[in-house]
Amino acid sequence: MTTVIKGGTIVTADLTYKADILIADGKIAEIGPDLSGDEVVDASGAIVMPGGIDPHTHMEMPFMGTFSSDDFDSGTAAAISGGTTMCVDFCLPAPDQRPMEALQEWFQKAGPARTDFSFHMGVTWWGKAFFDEMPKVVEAGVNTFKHFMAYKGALMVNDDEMFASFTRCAEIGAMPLVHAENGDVVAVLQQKLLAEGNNGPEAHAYSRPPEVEGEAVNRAIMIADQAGVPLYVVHTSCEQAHEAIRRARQKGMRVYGEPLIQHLVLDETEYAHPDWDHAARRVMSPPFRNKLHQDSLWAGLAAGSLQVVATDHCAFTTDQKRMGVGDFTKIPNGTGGLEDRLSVLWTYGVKTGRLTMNEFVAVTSTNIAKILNIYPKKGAILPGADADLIVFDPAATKTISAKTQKSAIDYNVFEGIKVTGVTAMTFSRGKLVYKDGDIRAEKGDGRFVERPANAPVNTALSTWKELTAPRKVERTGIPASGV
Ligand SMILES: NC(=O)NCCC(=O)O
Ligand SMILES: [Zn+2]
Ligand SMILES: [Zn+2]
Repeated sequence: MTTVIKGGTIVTADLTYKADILIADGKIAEIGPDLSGDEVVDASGAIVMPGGIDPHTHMEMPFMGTFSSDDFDSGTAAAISGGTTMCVDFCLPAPDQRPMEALQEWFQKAGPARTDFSFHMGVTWWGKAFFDEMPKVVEAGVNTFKHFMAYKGALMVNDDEMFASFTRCAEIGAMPLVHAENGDVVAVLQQKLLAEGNNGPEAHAYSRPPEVEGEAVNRAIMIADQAGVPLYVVHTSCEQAHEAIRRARQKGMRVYGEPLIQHLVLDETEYAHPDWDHAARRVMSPPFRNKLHQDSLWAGLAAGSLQVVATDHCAFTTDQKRMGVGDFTKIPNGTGGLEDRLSVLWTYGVKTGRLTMNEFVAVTSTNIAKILNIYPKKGAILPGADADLIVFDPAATKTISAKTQKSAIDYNVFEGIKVTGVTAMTFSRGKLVYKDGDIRAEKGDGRFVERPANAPVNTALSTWKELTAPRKVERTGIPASGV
């Protein structure tokens, strides 16, 4: 059976044009005028774009004494209703657990996924066994390794471990990711704030100032450069971090930055809210920043010094957040956003002129697919690509509300925001999985997407590093030792 999406305006990362799209066997078969198929989908007046890819989600994440409340069922239902057709989640081995064993666990968790999915492997501990298994992880289709420079005493890794792991990534053609905050300084600031009686959710933000993030990004960039490997900085939230990435890129270093939709739109005043629950629901790391930092992130997306907009979707209920009443360090860190990323970015980005439509597609899909080495299977409207497509109504409006969301939690950090630009239909590998509020994907429809190692950027960087590596100067007539 074939499907044709007719009459829409196709928007990709580099082109805007009117054409029909013929889908056969889950892939784009043809793009052109006046195509016909067994089934016809009317997209007139709408925009047809590549489905969103969220490179940063945490479904059912074991964290801070609990688990994030969206699992792969509710989380991916939220994703497709907002036009996201692929989620990249984090496999997090328990202390001393073999990465391959953890990967099997995460495959089990992802069983009910309704979108395609992939994993980053968390380097949650370090040792020979981890080092030895990294090539197996890559063979299994996972080409990225995440390092937490924060969460001291839990997920945090130290510089020597990071350098060893980054060097291993370079050898096996993988890419390290970093959560960049100076975990040692955060831990001390937390204790100082608590000792001074500062125990509310606002103290979470005081304990993680932008300087703490900027320092860690600079450090990670230096370590990646010495290891000769590209680097991806997750949830880049402030000018200090962006500045480090921008500077590195201008020096030719292969560094990518990922702002979150939450940081682009919500600011630090949320933590001053008189309602404890309101503030605690917005506790995440790094915390929301001020307007100047937001301007920096938007500018980075327009300038190309930041490449990706993600969500870090890690949803905790109000009850879970209340684990931190009286001690902000116990509030589970994380916010939702998966369902709303595209509409909120369209509203605050495209509608305001901060982003073109093509830049919107680049930062929500195409750039991500390229960086993660799955382009043009994903992130493209090209013959042969997976038919992961959205029919997006740029004129439709919606007021975001927890009452109508698919996510399992009881609130939404974007509550009450009126968005313009709404996903009307979502196709996953050619199947209509969402239409006008209705989820049509079955549990388990999602497939694992293998991401091969040795992306072009890895190859280019290792070639350059080899060419410019220190070399012994061969000399004749070396004088005798002076001793
Ligand atoms: N970001 C956050 O606060 N929670 C999710 C885990 C992480 O990415 O650090
Ligand atoms: Zn993080
Ligand atoms: Zn995260």
